[in-house]
Amino acid sequence: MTDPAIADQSKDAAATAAVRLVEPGMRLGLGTGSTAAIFVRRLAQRVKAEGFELRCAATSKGTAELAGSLGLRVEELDDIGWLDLTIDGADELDPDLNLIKGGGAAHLREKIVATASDRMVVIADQGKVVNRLGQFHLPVEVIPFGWQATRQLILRALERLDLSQRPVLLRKRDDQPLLTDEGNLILDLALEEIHDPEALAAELSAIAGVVEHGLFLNICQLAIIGRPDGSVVELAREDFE
Ligand SMILES: O=C[C@H](O)[C@H](O)[C@H](O)COP(=O)(O)O
Repeated sequence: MTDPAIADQSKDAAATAAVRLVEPGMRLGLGTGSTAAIFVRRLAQRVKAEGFELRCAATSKGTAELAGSLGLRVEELDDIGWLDLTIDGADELDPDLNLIKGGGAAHLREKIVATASDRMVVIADQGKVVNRLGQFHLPVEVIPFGWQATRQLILRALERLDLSQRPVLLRKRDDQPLLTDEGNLILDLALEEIHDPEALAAELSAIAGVVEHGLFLNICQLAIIGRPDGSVVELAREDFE
């Protein structure tokens, strides 16, 4: 079916392949972003055509609204309890299936949903695959209270890792600070190359004002990479069933 909202062939190929992983009755996590939105549209088409039941938890208000408007049953994660599968996009992924996420400022809820799932599958176009994470900026969600002190602590943590970039407060087009769905701020780190993602993740997580960073390490089990010709390539971890 032609849908004007699904214009990107690579993303659509990945999203369409991921829809085939969904089984009737599943408890499903829905990601955020343009690729996840295509997945939601393709999923809704399949559910409408086949008429089966699903229980969905969304990773953002935007995704919840889209899924609900397309007739999918969206519930609070706590009402569902645990999820069988989460399908989400990514900003970058490396050969070990470690990710940078949060380009749409949704990584906090995305990480909560992904880690409350038996399996997490990433869908992405091939431009997202990198040898080493870091070319895409790394978002760090911080509490508004004392955020400038938190920024200082992040800067010191980066210096300990020989990363000297200054965290930048993410702003909207009107120059006001962007607030996440949880009412927090985002500090963006333009790092270029992250040589030790585990060390960086540990440093960031140890700072009191940091709510969550966009490094998703050892969370994703399968990546479905879409190509412009409509084909897909799968990268799987050994523990993917
Ligand atoms: O916060 C946003 C999410 O992490 C997205 O999944 C990520 O930014 C990828 O989005 P897109 O599919 O639009 O590139």
